[in-house]
Amino acid sequence: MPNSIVTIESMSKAFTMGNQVSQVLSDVDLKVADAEQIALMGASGSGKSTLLNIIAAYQTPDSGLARFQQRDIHLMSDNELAQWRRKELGVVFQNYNLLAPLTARQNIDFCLSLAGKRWDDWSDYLCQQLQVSELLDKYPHQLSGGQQQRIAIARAIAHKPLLLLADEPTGNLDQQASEQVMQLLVELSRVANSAIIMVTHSREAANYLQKTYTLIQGKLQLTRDKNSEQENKITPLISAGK
Ligand SMILES: Nc1ncnc2c1ncn2[C@@H]1O[C@H](COP(=O)(O)OP(=O)(O)OP(=O)(O)O)[C@@H](O)[C@H]1O
Repeated sequence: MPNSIVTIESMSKAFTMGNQVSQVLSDVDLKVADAEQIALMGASGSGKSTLLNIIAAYQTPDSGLARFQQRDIHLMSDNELAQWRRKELGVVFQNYNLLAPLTARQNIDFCLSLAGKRWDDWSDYLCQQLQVSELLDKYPHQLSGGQQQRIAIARAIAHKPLLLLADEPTGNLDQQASEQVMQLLVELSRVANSAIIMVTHSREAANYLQKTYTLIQGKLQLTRDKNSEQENKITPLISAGK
C-alpha cells in the first residue's frame, strides 16, 4: 500500500449567506498516494475550489481533518504553513496570481528562491515545453490570459513540489497548449514524484491523470480509475457513446 501524501477525513464545509446555509462539502473522504495524479470534476459551484483551498489551508473546514503526510494541515503554525507552501506545495490559482511588478522570469525565480532553489535545466525545459521561453522578459500585463496561465504553471512546478494543486490549469488554453500542459504535469509527477490534484471541467484533461473524482451534492465519488479500468457511469459526466 503506497503512502498517502494527502488524507482527508469526514470533511464538511458550509457557507452561510443571510439565513441561507449552503452545504458545499459533506463528509468528504479522500486519500491521495505519493505521486498519484487525480482530477477533481463536478458542476460549477459544486465545491471543487473550496476543497482545493482547504487542502492548501487558505480556507478552514467546519469539521473533519486534512493531513499532508503525517501533518494536520490546519494545525500547522503560520511559519510551518509558509515553509510548507514554499518548499513542498505548488499551486496554480484560477486567476494566476502573478506578481505584477515582476517579469515572468522573475515570478518563476522568486518562487524558486523561496524554495531554496535556483533556475536549472528543468526550469529551461518546462519553459520550452510550455512555449514561454520567448516571453520571460515580459511583465504580466504584457501577456495574454493563456500566456499568464502558462507562466503560472511554470512558477508552480519549477521547484518540483511534492504536491501540486491546480485549479483549472488548462481553462484558458487552446487544445494544443492544453495537451502540452497535461503531458508536462504527468512528466512532473514521474520525474519528481509529485502528487497532483487538479480541478478541471475538461474530460480530455482529466483523462491524462490516473483517477477522476467527482463532487456531487457535497459528496466525492471516484468516477474513473485508469489503473482498474473501472468506470462508474455517472450521467451526464460520462457520455453514453461507446
Ligand atoms: N467565501 C464564500 N462565501 C460564501 N459562499 C461561498 C464562498 N466561497 C464559495 N462559496 C460558494 O460555495 C459553492 C462552491 O464554490 P466553489 O468555488 O468551491 O465551486 P467550484 O466547484 O469550484 O465552481 P466552479 O467550477 O464554477 O469554479 C458555490 O455555491 C459558491 O457560491
